[in-house]
Amino acid sequence: MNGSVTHGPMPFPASCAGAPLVVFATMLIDVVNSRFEAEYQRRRKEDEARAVDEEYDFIVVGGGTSGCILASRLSESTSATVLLLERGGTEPEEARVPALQPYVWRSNSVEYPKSVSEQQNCNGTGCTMTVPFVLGGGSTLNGMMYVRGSAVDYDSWADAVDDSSWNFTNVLYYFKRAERNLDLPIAWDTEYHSSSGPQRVSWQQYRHPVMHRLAKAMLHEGVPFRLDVNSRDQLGFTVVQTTTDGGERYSTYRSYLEPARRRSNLQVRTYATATKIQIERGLATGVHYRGADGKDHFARARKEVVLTAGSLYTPHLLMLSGIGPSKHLQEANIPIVADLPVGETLQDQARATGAEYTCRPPLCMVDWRSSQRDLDVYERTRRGPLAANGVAALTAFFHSGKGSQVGPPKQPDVQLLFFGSARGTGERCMDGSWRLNCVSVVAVALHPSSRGSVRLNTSAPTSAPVVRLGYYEKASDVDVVMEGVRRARRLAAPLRSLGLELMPNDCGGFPHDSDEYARCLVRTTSGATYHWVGSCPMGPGDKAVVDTRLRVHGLRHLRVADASVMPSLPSGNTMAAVIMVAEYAADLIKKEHVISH
Ligand SMILES: Cc1cc2nc3c(=O)[nH]c(=O)nc-3n(C[C@H](O)[C@H](O)[C@H](O)COP(=O)(O)OP(=O)(O)OC[C@H]3O[C@@H](n4cnc5c(N)ncnc54)[C@H](O)[C@@H]3O)c2cc1C
Repeated sequence: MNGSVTHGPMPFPASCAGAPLVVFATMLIDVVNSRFEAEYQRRRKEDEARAVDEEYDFIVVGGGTSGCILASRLSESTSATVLLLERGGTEPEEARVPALQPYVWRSNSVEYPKSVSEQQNCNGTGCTMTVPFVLGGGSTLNGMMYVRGSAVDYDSWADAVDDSSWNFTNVLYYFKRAERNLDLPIAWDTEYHSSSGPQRVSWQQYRHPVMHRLAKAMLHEGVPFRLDVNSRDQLGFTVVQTTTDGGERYSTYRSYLEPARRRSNLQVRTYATATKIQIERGLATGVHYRGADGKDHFARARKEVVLTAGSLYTPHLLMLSGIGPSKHLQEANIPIVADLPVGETLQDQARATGAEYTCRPPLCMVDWRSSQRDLDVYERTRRGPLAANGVAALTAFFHSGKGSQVGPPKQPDVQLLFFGSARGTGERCMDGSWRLNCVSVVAVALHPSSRGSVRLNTSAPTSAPVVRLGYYEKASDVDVVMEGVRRARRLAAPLRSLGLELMPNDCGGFPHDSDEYARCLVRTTSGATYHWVGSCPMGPGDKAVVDTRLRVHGLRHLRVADASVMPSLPSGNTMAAVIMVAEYAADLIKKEHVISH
């Protein structure tokens, strides 16, 4: 590598060397990284050749889930010029194969910083965070689960920010505007769904046979089946729709930005890292960024700068630009432009692995010959195990009634996620393999009360932000996840009769039906969920960073339009809500600047 990336790929454990799947994955990662390298070298030459500062109507910073939508929507009218700055490269083709997600994660499309170590989570060592570094952002790398959350979530947003335009009835318009729902049994319900938006949403065609056993076990335990968790009711288990079509992933890059890239009024600049927003007399006038040539460049914004660098990097960039808590900025020697609570209320959903179940042949085959056959089937037909991400489309939502944030009975507060892996002789070489013989059931607290933070490293502010995730700081969040852990373990008896065995885990030596045991599992198996939101929340008060039209308080021509503006977490995975926020933000900006739709 010739300095193109700020981080190296994630290696496999040395003990896995030589395993055929690991050899295959290593080659795949090399292919992805060499394509990034070629793009970087092209970009470097372009940057070196560009001497003058540029000027656009809009500059969108961060080409992730939200940024791709904003850049595409704002450039729909030829009367507006748009520059999109993204620090990573273009979405690799391999990311479009659903089952290759865990391998693409190990390429240079992701960085893996550690959060601040906290005694109560991630075994006190700091959590490893998977942070997107590629056009498409999370939507290019994530589990593709399309979950909107419940109506109550958005009605509570509207109450909290005192603006009814964010209630469910109103935001449903934007959920629908984005959606191209491809499954008739769901799409027919046009009150909740649409088939004409850019974002493809569908069921994965391949379902691992283990999913049927897990579903049977949940029915046995009285958990109702819910066909569509994105309409009236969310409680129960489901096979969730994903951002896929025809066996391939559709990120927001592919759905929105790629078709727009040929527009002459849109510039997409990869390997361009924004370093500071230029503010002149309270007005955002442009963005300083480091190009692929390693030099500083400046682009002027005639109308607006829109930040979509995600919940960790949007607050980082604001603080580098002098917008943040004044005391903290002083510590970092950064001149204060606006004293705002940037980065103070980071939220993520605490999780813990409640149970792991093993599955034997012939139901679960993890041999390399079968895997090769799958590759061949996928190559020819876009079907088979590679067209799905294991068993992850199966999920369940519960209302535990525990914890301090007890919402109305219709609002879930616990989600169960199911992840497959292939285990060899006790070694976890192939987590996330498309062939699996182990299923982990992960319990997630959807509405935790604990909060984290994003801060500058005061001795080296331009280096990576200091992230404290805060999971389990409030004891009530432990109670909620413990309830999820119990539900994950209740599946043991019905699953045994269906051929799946609970893996032994003598956590702390406590009796397995005791609270101490569930608490021990929570303590020892927690990890990051990557659903971080709320680091620049919207609202009218002094706890908010942006107003309900997403404009940074006290400044002009500066907006935030990504996961960081959410006042609270939705009841589920966060991508669908980010897509909705981006669609709404595009409308707000177009209306304010009188740009045609
Ligand atoms: C591993 C993983 C799995 C997930 N699984 C799911 C799932 O199955 N379903 C679901 O609903 N949600 C899931 N999520 C969450 C979802 O992907 C995120 O909520 C969503 O992507 C956030 O969108 P965003 O636009 O706010 O930020 P991102 O998508 O993270 O985009 C931020 C972008 O900004 C760029 N950037 C950052 N700093 C700068 C800078 N200074 N200059 C230029 N560019 C910059 C980054 O490279 C990135 O491309 C997952 C997330 C992860 C990480």
